[in-house]
Amino acid sequence: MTQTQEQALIAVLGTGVMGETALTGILSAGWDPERVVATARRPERADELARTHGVRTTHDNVAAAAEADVVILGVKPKDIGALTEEISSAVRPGTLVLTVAVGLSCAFYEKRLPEGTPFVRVMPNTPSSIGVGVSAISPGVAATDEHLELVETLLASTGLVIRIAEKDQAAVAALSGSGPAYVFYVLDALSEAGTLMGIPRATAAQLAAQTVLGAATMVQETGEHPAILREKVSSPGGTTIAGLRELDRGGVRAAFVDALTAAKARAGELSAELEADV
Ligand SMILES: NC(=O)C1=CN([C@@H]2O[C@H](COP(=O)(O)OP(=O)(O)OC[C@H]3O[C@@H](n4cnc5c(N)ncnc54)[C@H](OP(=O)(O)O)[C@@H]3O)[C@@H](O)[C@H]2O)C=CC1
Ligand SMILES: O=C(O)[C@@H]1CCC=N1
Repeated sequence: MTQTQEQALIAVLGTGVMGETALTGILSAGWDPERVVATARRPERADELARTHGVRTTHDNVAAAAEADVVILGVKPKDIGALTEEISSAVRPGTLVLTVAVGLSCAFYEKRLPEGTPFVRVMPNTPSSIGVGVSAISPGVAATDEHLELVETLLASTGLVIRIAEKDQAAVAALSGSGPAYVFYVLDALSEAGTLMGIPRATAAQLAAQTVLGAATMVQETGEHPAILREKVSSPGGTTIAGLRELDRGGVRAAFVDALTAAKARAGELSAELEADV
């Protein structure tokens, strides 16, 4: 972290699930809590954030944006337009603005922020809150390599940070942004199947979670394609191949493709609904 970065004042505007995840990551990266301000609409939420993280809190988005060197927009897509317009006149030249919202383009924000404002889109996921997430970042027109490096530094302790082209943001949101929900769905199904077969409920959940963790770790550590690793589990004439046949019969692979396609399409719909006038 450079001296300038250490001194940067960061404002998280709208500190819900993802705003708090960003906040946690920034503090784990070593930021001084006194250099971080979080906004919340409800006083009890502000108190909770102050108590948990030791940061300053306020309900005043404009005041927080005015003093910040980095502004992180953490609200839902439907609230982004109003929030961006609310803070626009308070954003100082050179302030880096980030969003974690799905769907909306850099151009949408750039139109509402002062001309030349460096802007970066970030698509994180919930495992970022425990340091094993992945965030995909894409720069707007005025964001430089230095801005992207600052974002990488800010998010370093939330997990992997990768740079992607903005055109891929919706697909990435469908894969890694929503992905934890699909994996939780699979874990729930595996646990339920184990329970049905008589394994104690807690043990079934533990077996399922450790199996998913182990399989994902194997992909990362061996660098092998999941299809190859899947084959290595599937002995000819054995038990696994009998199970996989049922997944194919149930159309599970196609259902995953459909799920991601639907999630990506929904990002497109949100963009069309909210960006009608850009
Ligand atoms: N959840 C996820 O897995 C992911 C979410 N995202 C994106 O993150 C963004 C936030 O989602 P998420 O964290 O799940 O949603 P949350 O509802 O948890 O967080 C949004 C927060 O913004 C607050 N808020 C709304 N308007 C204002 C305002 N004007 N001033 C101050 N605070 C405000 C809400 O307050 P209140 O509590 O009072 O309603 C709430 O705490 C979305 O744009 C989403 O697309 C991206 C990747 C993954
Ligand atoms: O469901 C959503 O809209 C958000 C975006 C990606 C994950 N959650």
